[in-house]
Amino acid sequence: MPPTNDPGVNRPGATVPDRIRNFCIIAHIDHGKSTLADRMLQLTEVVDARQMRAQYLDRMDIERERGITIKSQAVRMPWVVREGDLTGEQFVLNMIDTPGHVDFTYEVSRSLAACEGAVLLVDAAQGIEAQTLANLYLALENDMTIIPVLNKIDLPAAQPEKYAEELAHLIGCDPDDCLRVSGKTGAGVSHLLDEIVRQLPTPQPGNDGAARAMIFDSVYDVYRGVVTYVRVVDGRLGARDRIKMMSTGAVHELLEIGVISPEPIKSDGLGAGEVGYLITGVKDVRQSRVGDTVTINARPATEALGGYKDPKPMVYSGLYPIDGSDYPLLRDALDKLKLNDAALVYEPETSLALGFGFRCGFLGLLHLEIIQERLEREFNLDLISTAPNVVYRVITTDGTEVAVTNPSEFPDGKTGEIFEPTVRATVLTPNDFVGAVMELCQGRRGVLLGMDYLSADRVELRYTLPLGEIIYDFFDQLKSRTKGYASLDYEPSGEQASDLVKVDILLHGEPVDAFSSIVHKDKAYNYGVTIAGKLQKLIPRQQFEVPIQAAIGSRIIARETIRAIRKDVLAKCYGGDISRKRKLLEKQKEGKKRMKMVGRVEVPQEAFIAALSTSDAPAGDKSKK
Ligand SMILES: Nc1nc2c(ncn2[C@@H]2O[C@H](COP(=O)(O)OP(=O)(O)OP(=O)(O)O)[C@@H](O)[C@H]2O)c(=O)[nH]1
Repeated sequence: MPPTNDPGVNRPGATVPDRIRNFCIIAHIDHGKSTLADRMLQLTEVVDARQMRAQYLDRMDIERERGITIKSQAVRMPWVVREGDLTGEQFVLNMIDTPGHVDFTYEVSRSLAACEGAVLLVDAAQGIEAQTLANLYLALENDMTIIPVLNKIDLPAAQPEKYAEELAHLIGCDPDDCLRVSGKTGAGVSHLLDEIVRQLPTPQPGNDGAARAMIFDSVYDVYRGVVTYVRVVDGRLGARDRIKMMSTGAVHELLEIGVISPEPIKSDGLGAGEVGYLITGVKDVRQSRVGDTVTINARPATEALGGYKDPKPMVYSGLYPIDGSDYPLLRDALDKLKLNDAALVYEPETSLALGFGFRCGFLGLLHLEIIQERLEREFNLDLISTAPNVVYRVITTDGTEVAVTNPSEFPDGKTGEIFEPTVRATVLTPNDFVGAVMELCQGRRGVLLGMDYLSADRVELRYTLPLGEIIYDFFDQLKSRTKGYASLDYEPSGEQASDLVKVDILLHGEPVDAFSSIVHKDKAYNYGVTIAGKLQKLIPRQQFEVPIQAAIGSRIIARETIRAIRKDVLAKCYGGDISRKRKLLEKQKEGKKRMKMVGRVEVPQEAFIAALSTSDAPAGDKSKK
């Protein structure tokens, strides 16, 4: 134990709990969390100006390129209070950066469980948005102390007074209690750090001293194996302890323990209230499960920590290697990604059209795109993903119950009742677009639950919607109909019985299981016509004529035809420049690599997702959501 007059602020593992403040920053997407986190790293001198780069904590390339935070990160920052009664006192601030996109709410919920308080960040030029509310509710459910903060006050369009009123009204505080900062210029950030020390409760370890730490993140590192991020709640984990995972009872040797500041710093342990990492040499990703409780084998705690919400996949899609021999590589890659991602689930499946692959469960479409991109980029795999779908519960005519995660498993002709998952969606929109939003939601079989004015020009609409209706392009449609002003958040809200049918797509007379889709009966005809039309544009001409048909059971509901002839890429290339011709031919060859033979027909990768998104925009649109 450290001496009581030494708070151990500079000695990770020996810091007394009342010198520790654990917080996270929660906000709507783009309201500036990562930028604010950067300023905090600089002000606390954890990163010096020379090393500083934008969005320091977003380590993955894909995060930087898309400008979004996918994984939470925890950083330890020493802070000496600059103003007020505690001036000159030293503290340790553990900051956990959280992602903001709807798909990643589970990451937020995990991070929250590791903190006592949250900085609720609101863009002073935008005001409260749907995820501001969703995150706030999550934080309140966790009994966290909230510090309301308006960000981007440097912007000419900022209206801090107006939005302070809104924010104060929402959380029931005084508008003057809302702090004002600019993550960009750094204005107000030092005051915010002081207020974090002042307002947030200190960690409260239990009395009996048995060690308990919650795993809130787990990453696979090629060189070090599994790196597990924990928040120690009670007791202490020592560097020489053997630790035990409470859910499985598995015991591991600790190879290393320490804190991140912002690079890993080894320590001789982690005390109550501290946040840090463990390395155990575990290679199997499933042995270090997020949400699990770590204790010491020699003196184990009797009860695991609760309060963790297991992420549940909402959207399923098949992933297939374009080259069938890559199948084992794909399996290994999924095993590795699974460690980073408690929400990713997968099981092997076979498709007549695509061969061996995996049916994977994701939190949402962005999550799917990110996993697919990581598989391709980090593991060098060429993949085809089938159209995403939700899970249906089907009661067949003989009374058995089937969970359909793949439309091709839909028990055609034997269905009794069919249930589809629904969500409770909250849309925040300026007054002018209420009509457009309602039209969109009704078109997607939405049922209006209620409508409230948050202020004179901002409306909150609450709908129950079938999840299957919003997974493709709902968000894009919402944005385009409201000029980008509306925001959306949703949470699962059970299921409903619906009149659903399976629409099959036949290429050259053969059904392509990867294109099958389950849709509402009233929409089946339109759906069939649209898909057939889209595939006709997406699939290049072949050496022979290819009919595309949409069918419900044996009934054909739509037909298009792709005329024969190879596309002549040289048609427009007059004259004799051979190098240009070669380039064009090579480009065509390149394109062919991304094709999949389906029966006798070559189908490009894009067709598998793009055809099934109901908008005209490609579903693989990589734009930020
Ligand atoms: N003018 C101004 N711009 C800011 C400020 N803070 C952030 N921005 C800009 O706002 C945009 C979003 O900032 P981020 O820090 O990436 O937002 P985020 O909330 O972390 O976004 P996600 O990680 O995707 O959830 C970036 O273009 C920033 O440059 C600020 O205080 N003033």
